[in-house]
Amino acid sequence: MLEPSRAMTDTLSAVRARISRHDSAFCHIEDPWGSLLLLLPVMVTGNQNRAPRSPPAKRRGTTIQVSLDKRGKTGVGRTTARQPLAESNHKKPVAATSDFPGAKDSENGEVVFGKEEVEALLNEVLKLKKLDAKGNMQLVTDYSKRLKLGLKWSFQEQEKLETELETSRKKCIDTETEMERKVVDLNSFLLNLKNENAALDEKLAKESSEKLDALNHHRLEKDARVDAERLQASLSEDLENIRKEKLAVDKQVISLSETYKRLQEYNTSLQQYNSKLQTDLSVVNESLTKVEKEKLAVVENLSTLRGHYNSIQEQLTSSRVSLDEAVNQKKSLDNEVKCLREELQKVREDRDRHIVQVQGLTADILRRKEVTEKSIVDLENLAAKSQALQEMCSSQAEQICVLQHQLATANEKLKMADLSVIESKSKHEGHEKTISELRSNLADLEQQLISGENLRKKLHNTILELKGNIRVFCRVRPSLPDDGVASEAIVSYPTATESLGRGIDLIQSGQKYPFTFDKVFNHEASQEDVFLEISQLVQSALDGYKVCIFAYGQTGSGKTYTMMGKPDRKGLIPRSLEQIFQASQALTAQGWKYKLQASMLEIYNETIRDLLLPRSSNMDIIRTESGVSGRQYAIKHDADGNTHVSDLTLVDVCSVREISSLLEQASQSRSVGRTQMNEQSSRSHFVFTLRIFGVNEGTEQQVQGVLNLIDLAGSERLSKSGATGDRLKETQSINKSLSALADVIFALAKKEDHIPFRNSKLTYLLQPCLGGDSKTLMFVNISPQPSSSGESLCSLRFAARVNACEIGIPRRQTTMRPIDSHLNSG
Ligand SMILES: Nc1ncnc2c1ncn2[C@@H]1O[C@H](COP(=O)(O)OP(=O)(O)OP(=O)(O)O)[C@@H](O)[C@H]1O
Repeated sequence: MLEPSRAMTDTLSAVRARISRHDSAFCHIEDPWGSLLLLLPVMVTGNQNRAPRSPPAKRRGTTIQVSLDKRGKTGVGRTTARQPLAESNHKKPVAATSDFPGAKDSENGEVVFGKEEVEALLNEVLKLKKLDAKGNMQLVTDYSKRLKLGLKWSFQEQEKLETELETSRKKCIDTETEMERKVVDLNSFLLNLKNENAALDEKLAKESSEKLDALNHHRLEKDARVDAERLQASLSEDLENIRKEKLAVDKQVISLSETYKRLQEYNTSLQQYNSKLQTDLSVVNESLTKVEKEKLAVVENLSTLRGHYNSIQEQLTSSRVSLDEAVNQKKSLDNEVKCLREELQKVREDRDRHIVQVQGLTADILRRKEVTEKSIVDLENLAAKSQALQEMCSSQAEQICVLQHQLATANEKLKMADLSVIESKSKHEGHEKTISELRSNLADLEQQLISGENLRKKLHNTILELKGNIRVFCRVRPSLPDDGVASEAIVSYPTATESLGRGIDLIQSGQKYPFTFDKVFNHEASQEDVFLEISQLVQSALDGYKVCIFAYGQTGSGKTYTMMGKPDRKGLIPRSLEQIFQASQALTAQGWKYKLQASMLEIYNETIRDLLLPRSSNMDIIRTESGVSGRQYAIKHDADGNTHVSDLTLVDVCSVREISSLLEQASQSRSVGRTQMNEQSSRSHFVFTLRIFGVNEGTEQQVQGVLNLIDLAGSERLSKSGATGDRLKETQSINKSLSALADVIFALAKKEDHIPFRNSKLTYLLQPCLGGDSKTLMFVNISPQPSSSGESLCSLRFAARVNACEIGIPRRQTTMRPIDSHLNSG
C-alpha cells in the first residue's frame, strides 16, 4: 500500500517542477519592461541623481539618453560613446575637418558629435577681431560650416532615432502580442493545471480512502499479528511445557531403560531360574514316576491303605493338576514376553507354595465350577425367561399387528371423520352464511317494521286528524231488567249507506230526531267492539299525543260501564291500559322504553280528591268538603302543556295488575251517592290520567303522551233527578261543570279569544286536552228507556253540537333526548 503514496509523491514532484518552470517563465514575462530594456539599447534614467534601473550601457556606438528635465518632461539626448563611429553599426560618419573646433576627430578623420561637443559648439564664442573682417568672416564661415555639419548630424541622428524608435515600438507590440499569447497559453495551462489538480485531488481522495482501507487492513493485520503473537506465546508456553514434559519423559525413558536393563537382567535370572525349574521338573517327574510305582505297589499290596492311597491319589491328582497348571502357567509366562519368569522362578523356587497355590486354584476352579453351575442354572432361568419374553414378544407382536390393524381402521375412520368435519364445516359455513343473510334480512325487516310503524303512526294520525279533532261516539245501552218492559223503542238506527253505523234516530212523542256521529254503537255492541274503535286513539297517546276520552250522559246511561266495565266485561280504561302495556312491550324491540305514571282523581262539587290516597286521608278530605278542613289541590299548566295537580299522587305503573289494583282502590274511594235513578250512580267526575314518557335509544326520539279517561257525572236535569239538599247541590254542581265543559267546547269551536277553561275544575283540569293540540273523543251514552228520552235528546243534541266542533290541530309532543328526566326520575 505504500506504492500509491510514492507514485503520488512522484507525480506531485513532477507537477511542482513543471509549475516551477512555468513560474519562472511567467515571472520573466511579468517583467516585460525588463525584457524590453534588454531588447532596447536605451537606458532609461531619471534625473542624474537617481540610480539607473539597469547598469549604464557601455556600448559602443551612439546611445540615446532619455532624460527628464526639471519640469518632468522627457527628453531624448545622446550620449557619445568614445568609440569610433565606424564601430557603430547604425551611425554614418560625418566628415569633419580638423579646422572645426569643438569637434573631435576620429581615427578615420570623422567628426563625432557628442553632448559636450555640441554644447561646446553652441557655447563657443567667436573671437572676432575688430580690424580683421576677412578673418572674422572665415571664422563665421567655419563656425557656420561646423554648425551645418552638426545640424546635419543631428538630423541624421534624429532620423535614425525615429527609425529605431519605430522598430522598438513594433518590437514592443510584438512583445505584447507574444505576451498576450503567452498569457492565453498560461491561462489554458492554468486550466489544465486546475483540472489536473482536481484529478489529483480526486486521486488523492481515492488514495486516501485506499490508504484508510490499507490502514484498516493494516490494523486488522496488526490485530491478527497480535493474536498470532499471543498464539505464538501460548504455543511457546506449550512448547516449553512440552519440552519440560519431554525432559520428564526422557527421564522416564532413562528410568525405563534402567528398568528395562534391570528387567533384562531379571529376565536372564528368570531364564536361569527356568532352566533350574526344568531340572527340578525332571526331578519331579522322576519322583512322580517313582511315586506312581510306589502307588501301584501300594495299590497292589495294601488294599487297607486304600484310603491313604486315595488321599495320595488325590494328592497326586492335585499335584498333577498343579503341575499342569504350573506348566501352563510357565507356558503363559514364556509367551508373555517372559516378564513373569521371575514369578515362575519364584513359583518353582517355592514349589510347595505353588502347590498350595495350585490347590487354591483348584478350589477356585471348583468354586468357579459351582459358580458356573449356578450360572448355568441362572442361564437356564434366563433362557426360560427369554423364552417367556419371546413368547410375550410374539404375543405383543400379535397385539401390535392387531393394534396396527385397529390403527389403520382408526386412521380410516379419522379420515372419514375429517371429511365429515370438512363437510360439516362447509355446511356450518353455509349455515352461518344463511344465518348472516337471515340476520341482515331480519335487520332489513326490522327496519322496514320500524319505518312501517312510523308510517302507520303517521297515517293513523293523519286519518284521525282528517276525522276531526273532537269526535263523538254514541253508545246506547241495552235495556236492563230493572228498566221494566218498554212499550216502544225510542231509538232506531238508519240503514242508509251514508249513515250506516253512524246514525241514530231518537223518537220522542212520535217525532224522530235524527243524529249522526262518528260512530254509533247500538245496544248489542260489546265492550270489545267499542274498544276496537278507540284503540287507535289510545295508541296515539303512546305516540306522544294528548288524548282525552270522556263519557257523557245521563245517570244510568252506561258511562261507567263503558269506561270501567265489569270484571268480566272490561271497559275502555282497563282495555286501553292493557293495550298500552302490550304496545309498549312490543315497541321495546324497536328501541323504545316507556315510563308510565298513573293518577286518579275525582271532582266532586268542584273539589278535587285524590283517589290514590289512603282511605283515612280521603275521609279527612270528605270532612273538609263538608266544611271542616282539608287540603286544596292546585291545578297548574306548564309551558309544554302538561298539567300538574299539586300533591296529587302519581304512581309509576309497570303492569296491568298494578293498574287494576289502583283502579280497585280508586273505585272504592269514589264517592258514590244514591239517587233516585241509580243506586250506584256516581256523583262526581272521575278522571284517570296516564302520563306516558317514551324514549327510543336507537333514534334518540322521545315522546310524551297523556291519556285522560274521564267518567263524567250524570247529566240529569234537576227536575228529573228529584234531588234535594246535598243531592240537589251535587246535581247543580254537576250540571254547572258539564255546562262549563259545553261552553269551553263551543268557544273553541267558534275560535273565541277567551276560552272559559277556568269556569270549572273539570275544564281547567282538561284545558291542555281540550285546547287544540289534543285528540278528544266523547262518548255520549244513551239510555233506551222511554222515560229517559228527554234526557237522551238533550244529550244527543249536546253531542251533536260537540261533534260539529273543530277545536284545533292535534300536536304530537315529541322531542329529541333532553327530556330524559321523566324517565330517570323515580
Ligand atoms: N252496554 C251495556 N250493556 C250491559 N249493561 C249495561 C250497559 N251499559 C250500562 N249497563 C248497565 O247499566 C247500569 C247503569 O250503568 P252505569 O252505572 O254504567 O251508568 P252511569 O251512566 O255510569 O250512571 P252514573 O252516571 O250514575 O254513574 C249498570 O248496571 C250497568 O251494568
